[in-house]
Amino acid sequence: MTVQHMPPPLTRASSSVGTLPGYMPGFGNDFETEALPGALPQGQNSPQKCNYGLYAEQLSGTAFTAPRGKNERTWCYRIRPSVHHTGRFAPIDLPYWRTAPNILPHDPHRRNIMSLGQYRWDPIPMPDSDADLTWISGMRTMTTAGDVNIQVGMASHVYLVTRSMQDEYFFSADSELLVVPQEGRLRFCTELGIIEIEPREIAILPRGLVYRVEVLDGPCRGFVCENYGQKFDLPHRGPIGANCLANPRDFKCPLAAFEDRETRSRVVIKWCGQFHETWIDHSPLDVVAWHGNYCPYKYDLRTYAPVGAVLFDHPDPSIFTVLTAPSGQEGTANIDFVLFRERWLVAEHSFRPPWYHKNIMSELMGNIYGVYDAKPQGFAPGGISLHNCMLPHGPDRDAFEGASNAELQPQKLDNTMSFMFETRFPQHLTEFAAREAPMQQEYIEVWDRLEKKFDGTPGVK
Ligand SMILES: O=C(O)Cc1cc(O)ccc1O
Ligand SMILES: [Fe+2]
Repeated sequence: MTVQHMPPPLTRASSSVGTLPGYMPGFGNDFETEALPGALPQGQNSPQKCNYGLYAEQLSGTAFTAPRGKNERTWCYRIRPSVHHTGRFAPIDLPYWRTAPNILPHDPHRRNIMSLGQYRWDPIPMPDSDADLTWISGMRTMTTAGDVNIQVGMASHVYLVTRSMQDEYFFSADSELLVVPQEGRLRFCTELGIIEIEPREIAILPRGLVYRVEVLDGPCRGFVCENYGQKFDLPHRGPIGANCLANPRDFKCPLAAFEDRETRSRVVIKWCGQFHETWIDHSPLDVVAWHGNYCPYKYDLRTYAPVGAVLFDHPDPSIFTVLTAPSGQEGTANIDFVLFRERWLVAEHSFRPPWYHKNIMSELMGNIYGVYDAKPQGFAPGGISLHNCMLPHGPDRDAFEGASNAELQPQKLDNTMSFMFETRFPQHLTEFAAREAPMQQEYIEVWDRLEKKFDGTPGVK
């Protein structure tokens, strides 16, 4: 067998909008794209014989009977049907990629190790460039919530990737993946086309989609939110109206691209938290044309138009929601993906940073770059914090004193991009998060120096 180090480029659809890889704009549109002319049937989904000898296959992302507007499926016209892209599955072990339920035993005798608390981690160190870490072996789960078996909840991960997958492919039957790069550039060669992302962009990879991940510029580090539940959607804007926040046209889905490559290849599947491998003799990225609304996409976080306080007070952070994955209970997300980016602060006679609070939802935050206003120190780019269900948190002492005494001029909050994965389910630490990742043991001391100012006498202190 010859080992191919650099797979030949995928054959791509011609792009009318710019240079390759090409994308189509829109969120949840009914897209259509073909990498060879005439590969896409017109007027029907399942012709008796497809052009080019292709097989027609449907990929269903929602139940067949999901209501119109929520129903998602894509028709693929491919060299071989997917049944040829898996063989017999054999279980494999990926101890760092955990799945809910994954609840560490409660051990009251080992205080300081797993005691309940507000947590923060320094950035997980970047891997050496000679470390052998792929998208699969480099995934490090920090938290899990809910239960994959009932398609409820989520997991948060940090990925460390140094090496492209070669003749190796992956798909998750468990989840949709939201990818938030923090260092390095990645290319996702998927069944439905190619997506390249770098820090300040995100990608969404739907459940069931087969792909290979290549390093464009490494080593790479970033965050992943694994969504076991209903797909991410755009939030309703309510009284905000028809514009701002994330606008649909800024989402980009790839043009069709395929490989006709006969090499021995490994396909890894994640299924109910188990990993299995299977071996095939060709590339599974063989979709020549497709149409539908179930597809991967990317989004540039710099196109997010934040809306906020223009006179006084601090709205709830839900005002910064980019994407929301509903849970079935109205207004109560399985996951909200929330973005804290550059913006103007103009509120009068107001405390401008996040207020102190306790929240029924569980908040995992990551810093992409810069400084987060509630935590001027200690929450570094690449760092993570976790404020779980009903655990109190808020600005550290310096942020509180600074913001309480600041002269309230219009102020540009610059050089800042952090995000939150907020879920209605409590997030449980993995062994890795509790024992291997660089947890800041002193984190809760950031609130120690907050003074009691109350002395029973009226007036502003
Ligand atoms: O905890 C955090 O820093 C996130 C957050 C930000 C904000 O502006 C209001 C509430 C909130 O939870
Ligand atoms: Fe919070």
